[in-house]
Amino acid sequence: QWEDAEIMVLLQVMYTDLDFIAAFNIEPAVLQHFLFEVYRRYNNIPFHNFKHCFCVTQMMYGLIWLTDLKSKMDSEDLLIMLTSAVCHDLDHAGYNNAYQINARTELALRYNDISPLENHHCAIAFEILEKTESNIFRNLSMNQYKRIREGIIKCILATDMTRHNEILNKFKSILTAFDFTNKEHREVLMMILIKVSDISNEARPMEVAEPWLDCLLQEFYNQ
Ligand SMILES: Nc1nc2c(ncn2[C@@H]2O[C@@H]3COP(=O)(O)O[C@H]3[C@H]2O)c(=O)[nH]1
Ligand SMILES: [Zn+2]
Repeated sequence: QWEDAEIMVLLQVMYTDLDFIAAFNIEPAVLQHFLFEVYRRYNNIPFHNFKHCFCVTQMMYGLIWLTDLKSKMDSEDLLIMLTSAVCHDLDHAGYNNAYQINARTELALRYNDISPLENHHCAIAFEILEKTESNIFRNLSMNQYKRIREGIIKCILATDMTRHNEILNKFKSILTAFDFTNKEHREVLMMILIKVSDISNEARPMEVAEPWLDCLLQEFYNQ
Protein backbone atom coordinates (compact mmCIF):
# COMPACT_ATOMS: atom_id res chain seq x y z
CA GLN A 1 0.00 0.00 0.00
CA TRP A 2 3.07 2.23 0.18
CA GLU A 3 4.05 4.80 -2.44
CA ASP A 4 7.50 4.44 -3.97
CA ALA A 5 8.69 7.65 -2.26
CA GLU A 6 7.55 6.28 1.11
CA ILE A 7 9.36 3.00 0.42
CA MET A 8 12.56 4.93 -0.21
CA VAL A 9 12.16 6.64 3.17
CA LEU A 10 11.58 3.26 4.84
CA LEU A 11 14.76 1.90 3.28
CA GLN A 12 16.60 4.97 4.52
CA VAL A 13 15.29 4.30 8.02
CA MET A 14 16.66 0.74 7.86
CA TYR A 15 20.17 2.08 7.12
CA THR A 16 19.82 4.54 9.99
CA ASP A 17 18.36 1.99 12.42
CA LEU A 18 21.20 -0.45 11.85
CA ASP A 19 23.66 2.37 12.62
CA PHE A 20 25.21 2.30 9.14
CA ILE A 21 25.01 6.08 8.77
CA ALA A 22 27.25 6.61 11.76
CA ALA A 23 29.47 3.54 11.36
CA PHE A 24 30.32 4.18 7.70
CA ASN A 25 29.92 7.94 7.59
CA ILE A 26 27.17 7.77 4.95
CA GLU A 27 25.87 11.25 4.10
CA PRO A 28 22.03 11.33 4.07
CA ALA A 29 21.99 13.04 0.66
CA VAL A 30 24.20 10.31 -0.81
CA LEU A 31 22.00 7.58 0.66
CA GLN A 32 18.92 9.28 -0.81
CA HIS A 33 20.63 9.55 -4.18
CA PHE A 34 21.66 5.89 -4.04
CA LEU A 35 18.14 4.74 -3.16
CA PHE A 36 16.65 6.88 -5.91
CA GLU A 37 19.04 5.38 -8.47
CA VAL A 38 18.12 1.90 -7.22
CA TYR A 39 14.44 2.78 -7.56
CA ARG A 40 15.05 4.04 -11.11
CA ARG A 41 16.85 0.86 -12.13
CA TYR A 42 14.09 -1.54 -11.10
CA ASN A 43 11.72 -2.11 -14.00
CA ASN A 44 7.99 -1.77 -14.01
CA ILE A 45 7.26 -5.50 -14.36
CA PRO A 46 4.80 -7.71 -12.45
CA PHE A 47 7.15 -9.41 -9.94
CA HIS A 48 10.82 -8.39 -10.01
CA ASN A 49 10.08 -4.71 -9.36
CA PHE A 50 10.97 -2.12 -6.73
CA LYS A 51 8.31 -3.45 -4.33
CA HIS A 52 9.91 -6.90 -4.48
CA CYS A 53 13.24 -5.23 -3.68
CA PHE A 54 11.57 -3.63 -0.66
CA CYS A 55 9.95 -6.86 0.55
CA VAL A 56 13.25 -8.76 0.38
CA THR A 57 15.14 -5.94 2.12
CA GLN A 58 12.48 -5.60 4.81
CA MET A 59 12.65 -9.35 5.47
CA MET A 60 16.44 -9.17 5.72
CA TYR A 61 16.16 -6.19 8.10
CA GLY A 62 13.60 -8.09 10.19
CA LEU A 63 15.75 -11.22 10.31
CA ILE A 64 18.81 -9.23 11.42
CA TRP A 65 16.89 -7.86 14.41
CA LEU A 66 14.96 -11.05 15.14
CA THR A 67 18.09 -13.18 15.34
CA ASP A 68 20.09 -10.47 17.15
CA LEU A 69 22.76 -10.63 14.44
CA LYS A 70 24.11 -7.25 15.58
CA SER A 71 25.66 -8.96 18.58
CA LYS A 72 27.18 -11.77 16.49
CA MET A 73 28.46 -10.18 13.28
CA ASP A 74 30.18 -6.88 12.57
CA SER A 75 28.56 -3.94 10.80
CA GLU A 76 30.44 -4.64 7.54
CA ASP A 77 28.67 -7.99 7.22
CA LEU A 78 25.30 -6.45 8.06
CA LEU A 79 25.87 -3.67 5.52
CA ILE A 80 26.70 -6.32 2.92
CA MET A 81 23.48 -8.18 3.70
CA LEU A 82 21.13 -5.19 3.59
CA THR A 83 22.71 -3.64 0.50
CA SER A 84 22.72 -6.98 -1.33
CA ALA A 85 19.00 -7.30 -0.65
CA VAL A 86 18.39 -3.76 -1.96
CA CYS A 87 20.34 -4.45 -5.17
CA HIS A 88 19.71 -8.15 -5.80
CA ASP A 89 17.28 -7.87 -8.76
CA LEU A 90 18.34 -4.52 -10.32
CA ASP A 91 17.25 -4.10 -13.95
CA HIS A 92 15.46 -7.47 -14.09
CA ALA A 93 13.52 -7.44 -17.35
CA GLY A 94 11.17 -10.31 -16.49
CA TYR A 95 12.92 -13.05 -18.44
CA ASN A 96 14.62 -15.76 -16.37
CA ASN A 97 18.05 -17.32 -16.85
CA ALA A 98 16.70 -20.29 -18.79
CA TYR A 99 15.14 -17.85 -21.26
CA GLN A 100 18.33 -15.78 -21.45
CA ILE A 101 20.41 -18.86 -22.20
CA ASN A 102 18.00 -20.48 -24.67
CA ALA A 103 17.41 -17.24 -26.55
CA ARG A 104 21.14 -16.43 -26.47
CA THR A 105 20.42 -12.92 -25.24
CA GLU A 106 23.03 -10.22 -24.80
CA LEU A 107 23.27 -11.06 -21.07
CA ALA A 108 23.80 -14.79 -21.70
CA LEU A 109 26.49 -14.00 -24.24
CA ARG A 110 28.19 -11.49 -21.93
CA TYR A 111 28.26 -13.84 -18.95
CA ASN A 112 28.80 -17.13 -20.83
CA ASP A 113 25.51 -18.58 -19.52
CA ILE A 114 26.79 -18.40 -15.93
CA SER A 115 24.05 -16.76 -13.80
CA PRO A 116 23.54 -14.06 -16.46
CA LEU A 117 20.80 -12.25 -14.51
CA GLU A 118 22.50 -12.26 -11.11
CA ASN A 119 25.78 -11.10 -12.66
CA HIS A 120 23.85 -8.29 -14.32
CA HIS A 121 22.00 -7.22 -11.14
CA CYS A 122 25.32 -7.05 -9.35
CA ALA A 123 27.07 -5.16 -12.14
CA ILE A 124 24.29 -2.55 -12.15
CA ALA A 125 24.67 -2.17 -8.38
CA PHE A 126 28.34 -1.31 -8.75
CA GLU A 127 27.60 0.93 -11.70
CA ILE A 128 25.38 2.98 -9.35
CA LEU A 129 28.12 2.91 -6.71
CA GLU A 130 30.72 4.13 -9.20
CA LYS A 131 29.05 7.55 -9.27
CA THR A 132 30.37 9.67 -6.41
CA GLU A 133 26.98 11.26 -5.70
CA SER A 134 25.33 7.85 -5.16
CA ASN A 135 28.29 5.99 -3.68
CA ILE A 136 27.22 5.20 -0.13
CA PHE A 137 30.63 3.53 0.35
CA ARG A 138 32.65 6.58 -0.61
CA ASN A 139 33.94 7.22 2.89
CA LEU A 140 35.12 3.66 3.46
CA SER A 141 38.76 2.64 3.53
CA MET A 142 40.15 0.73 0.57
CA ASN A 143 40.11 -2.52 2.56
CA GLN A 144 36.56 -2.00 3.81
CA TYR A 145 35.36 -1.31 0.26
CA LYS A 146 37.14 -4.41 -1.02
CA ARG A 147 35.57 -6.61 1.61
CA ILE A 148 32.09 -5.16 1.10
CA ARG A 149 32.30 -5.50 -2.68
CA GLU A 150 33.38 -9.12 -2.35
CA GLY A 151 30.51 -9.83 0.07
CA ILE A 152 27.83 -8.19 -2.07
CA ILE A 153 28.98 -10.12 -5.15
CA LYS A 154 28.81 -13.40 -3.19
CA CYS A 155 25.34 -12.63 -1.83
CA ILE A 156 23.75 -11.48 -5.09
CA LEU A 157 25.22 -14.38 -7.07
CA ALA A 158 23.82 -16.73 -4.42
CA THR A 159 20.25 -15.77 -5.40
CA ASP A 160 20.50 -17.87 -8.59
CA MET A 161 18.10 -20.73 -7.77
CA THR A 162 20.09 -23.20 -9.89
CA ARG A 163 22.65 -23.02 -7.05
CA HIS A 164 20.01 -23.78 -4.40
CA ASN A 165 21.13 -27.32 -3.50
CA GLU A 166 24.81 -26.46 -3.61
CA ILE A 167 24.35 -23.61 -1.09
CA LEU A 168 21.83 -25.43 1.08
CA ASN A 169 24.06 -28.52 1.34
CA LYS A 170 27.03 -26.37 2.27
CA PHE A 171 24.94 -24.76 5.02
CA LYS A 172 23.73 -28.12 6.31
CA SER A 173 27.28 -29.43 6.43
CA ILE A 174 28.51 -26.62 8.71
CA LEU A 175 25.37 -26.26 10.81
CA THR A 176 26.28 -28.54 13.72
CA ALA A 177 29.67 -26.86 14.20
CA PHE A 178 28.60 -23.35 13.19
CA ASP A 179 31.12 -20.77 14.34
CA PHE A 180 30.59 -17.00 13.97
CA THR A 181 34.34 -16.40 14.09
CA ASN A 182 34.80 -18.54 10.96
CA LYS A 183 34.68 -16.30 7.84
CA GLU A 184 33.51 -19.12 5.58
CA HIS A 185 30.67 -19.99 7.95
CA ARG A 186 29.54 -16.38 8.08
CA GLU A 187 29.58 -16.17 4.29
CA VAL A 188 27.38 -19.23 3.91
CA LEU A 189 24.98 -17.83 6.50
CA MET A 190 24.77 -14.53 4.61
CA MET A 191 24.01 -16.40 1.38
CA ILE A 192 21.29 -18.40 3.12
CA LEU A 193 19.74 -15.28 4.64
CA ILE A 194 19.45 -13.49 1.30
CA LYS A 195 17.99 -16.64 -0.25
CA VAL A 196 15.48 -16.92 2.60
CA SER A 197 14.51 -13.26 2.18
CA ASP A 198 14.23 -13.62 -1.60
CA ILE A 199 11.62 -16.37 -1.40
CA SER A 200 9.93 -15.23 1.80
CA ASN A 201 6.65 -14.09 0.26
CA GLU A 202 5.04 -17.39 1.15
CA ALA A 203 5.93 -16.82 4.81
CA ARG A 204 3.86 -13.64 4.87
CA PRO A 205 0.11 -13.52 5.61
CA MET A 206 -2.02 -15.12 2.90
CA GLU A 207 -3.47 -11.77 1.74
CA VAL A 208 0.09 -10.58 1.05
CA ALA A 209 1.55 -13.85 -0.29
CA GLU A 210 -1.21 -14.67 -2.76
CA PRO A 211 -1.11 -11.48 -4.89
CA TRP A 212 2.68 -11.89 -5.14
CA LEU A 213 2.24 -15.40 -6.50
CA ASP A 214 -0.19 -14.02 -9.09
CA CYS A 215 2.45 -11.42 -10.07
CA LEU A 216 5.09 -14.13 -10.42
CA LEU A 217 2.80 -16.26 -12.59
CA GLN A 218 1.93 -13.26 -14.73
CA GLU A 219 5.61 -12.57 -15.31
CA PHE A 220 6.13 -16.23 -16.24
CA TYR A 221 3.21 -16.14 -18.70
CA ASN A 222 4.46 -12.94 -20.33
CA GLN A 223 7.76 -14.69 -20.95
N1 LIG B 1 6.10 -20.93 -6.02
C1 LIG B 1 6.68 -19.80 -5.63
N2 LIG B 1 7.85 -19.46 -6.14
C2 LIG B 1 8.43 -18.33 -5.73
C3 LIG B 1 7.82 -17.47 -4.81
N3 LIG B 1 8.63 -16.40 -4.61
C4 LIG B 1 9.69 -16.60 -5.39
N4 LIG B 1 9.58 -17.75 -6.08
C5 LIG B 1 10.54 -18.29 -7.06
O1 LIG B 1 11.81 -18.28 -6.44
C6 LIG B 1 12.72 -17.62 -7.31
C7 LIG B 1 13.83 -16.89 -6.62
O2 LIG B 1 14.67 -16.32 -7.63
P1 LIG B 1 14.03 -15.40 -8.77
O3 LIG B 1 13.73 -14.07 -8.15
O4 LIG B 1 14.86 -15.44 -9.97
O5 LIG B 1 12.61 -16.12 -9.14
C8 LIG B 1 11.86 -16.60 -8.05
C9 LIG B 1 10.63 -17.43 -8.31
O6 LIG B 1 10.81 -18.25 -9.44
C10 LIG B 1 6.55 -17.83 -4.28
O7 LIG B 1 5.94 -17.15 -3.46
N5 LIG B 1 6.03 -19.01 -4.73
ZN1 LIG C 1 14.43 -11.46 -5.93
